[in-house]
Amino acid sequence: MSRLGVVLAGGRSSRFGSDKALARFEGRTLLDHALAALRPHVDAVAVVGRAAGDVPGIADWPAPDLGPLGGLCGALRHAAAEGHDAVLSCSVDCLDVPAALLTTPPCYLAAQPVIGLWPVSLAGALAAFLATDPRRSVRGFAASVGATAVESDQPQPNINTPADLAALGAFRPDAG
Ligand SMILES: Nc1nc2c(ncn2[C@@H]2O[C@H](COP(=O)(O)OP(=O)(O)OP(=O)(O)O)[C@@H](O)[C@H]2O)c(=O)[nH]1
Repeated sequence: MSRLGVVLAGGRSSRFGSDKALARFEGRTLLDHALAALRPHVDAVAVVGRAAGDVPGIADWPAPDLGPLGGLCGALRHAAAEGHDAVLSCSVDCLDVPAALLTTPPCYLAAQPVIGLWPVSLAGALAAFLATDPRRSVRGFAASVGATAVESDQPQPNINTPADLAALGAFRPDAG
């Protein structure tokens, strides 16, 4: 199965107060950490919702600022056009993709549903969901397509504020 790995990297970072994707941790940006987390599991990587240097950028669809699902919809359409079978998505605050997620799509991490594995065939269903569900909830979409919620022992960071970033070291696997 050919997978495109995408970092969903749009949004407003309003709680963080500055561009969260470019915040630094252990000497590199969160966006770079997220790309590194995806690479072992995918055939190619891209960033959705912004340009990102050497890494291909994908536009949200059908419009920007619809939240993570607008990014995922753009990614699914792009991945289908490029001949991939599935999209492995993550947020900018992802340091690692648990192996438990790499099963049969569609599935997502129960604790962090933007981290998920989605067949490209869901692009149409997601576009329809975006057109009809005003909340544009990732969990709501996942439930609507019968996606499996995957549990993982590995804690996932959820960085919304600078204080969350300051606590990020605790999520390193070798952290005491
Ligand atoms: N492509 C894309 N990604 C998004 C969009 N909104 C949020 N994201 C990404 O989805 C993930 C989760 O986003 P949140 O932290 O909930 O939202 P946010 O807009 O970044 O932050 P807040 O303004 O504080 O809610 C992050 O990786 C964001 O970069 C969007 O409209 N398009």
